Amino acid sequence: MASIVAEGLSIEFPLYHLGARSLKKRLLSKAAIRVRTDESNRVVVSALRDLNFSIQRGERVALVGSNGAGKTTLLRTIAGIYEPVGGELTVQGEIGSLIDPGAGMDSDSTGRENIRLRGLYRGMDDASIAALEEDVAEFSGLGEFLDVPTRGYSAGMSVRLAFAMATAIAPQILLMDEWFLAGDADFMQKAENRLVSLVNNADILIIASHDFDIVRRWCTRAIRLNAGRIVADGPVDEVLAGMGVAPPQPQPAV
Ligand SMILES: Nc1ncnc2c1ncn2[C@@H]1O[C@H](COP(=O)(O)OP(=O)(O)OP(=O)(O)O)[C@@H](O)[C@H]1O
Repeated sequence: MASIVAEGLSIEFPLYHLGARSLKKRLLSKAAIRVRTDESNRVVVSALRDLNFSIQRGERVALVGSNGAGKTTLLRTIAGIYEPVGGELTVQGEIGSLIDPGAGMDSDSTGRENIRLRGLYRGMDDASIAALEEDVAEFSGLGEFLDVPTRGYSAGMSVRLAFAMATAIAPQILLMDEWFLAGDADFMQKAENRLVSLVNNADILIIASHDFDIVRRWCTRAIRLNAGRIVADGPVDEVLAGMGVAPPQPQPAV
C-alpha cells in the first residue's frame, strides 16, 4: 500500500564557487539561518530542515509556500533525486513524476528512443513498449519530431513529451510541479482531462503550486513550507486561511 513517511528529513546543497572570503562572510551574516558552513568547511544551504510528516493512501496533498520555501526540493527528494543529509524518508509505492521535463531523458536520443528506453527501464515487454510508443506519439502530437534527438526540442515540445510519457502509465504516487501549466492552451485542455483521470487513479497525489484554485480543486490537505521548514499542515482551507488567502466566493446562480 502506498505511503510516504518523513522523520527529521533534512536536505542541504553545497554552494560552490564561493571562493571570495568577503562574499562568503556577507552571505553567512545576512542569511545566517539558512546558510552555514559544514564540518568540511563548505558553505551549504539548508533547503529542507527537520521535516516530519506521514502521507497515506487516498491523500491529495498540496505543497505551498513562497519562492525558495523548499517545495520542489521536497518533490525531488520524494522522487529519489536527492539524498537526505539527515533523518529518514520511507516511500512505498511506484512513483510517477511530473517534476522536471528533461529528467530521465537522454538528450542525444530521439523522442521515440526515449520512450523505448523508459519502457525497458520499467521492465516492459515488446508489445507493451509498442503500445506505450503509440500512446505517447498520439497524445504528444509531436509528429515527425518524435524522430529527432530531444536536445533539439523547444521547451513546449519537451513538456509535451515528458507529460505524455509520465502519464501513459498510472503511478501509485503522482508527484507534480506546476511547470505542466506552461503548455499551450490546446494542449493544456487535453492534458487536464488526462490529469484528472490520473489523479483519480493515483493512491497519493502531491502537487507543488502557487495556484490556489488548483490547490483547492485537487487537494484535501496542504503542507506549508517556509525557509525549508513545515510551518502548517492540515486541511487546505485552514492552511490557506493561515496564509491570508481569502476563501473562494460563492458563484451567483445563472
Ligand atoms: N541544486 C541546488 N543547489 C543549490 N541550492 C539549491 C538547489 N536547489 C534548490 N536550492 C535552494 O534550496 C532552497 C529551496 O528551493 P526550492 O526550489 O525547493 O524552492 P521552491 O519552494 O520550489 O521555490 P519556487 O516557488 O520558487 O519554485 C532555495 O534556497 C534554493 O536556492
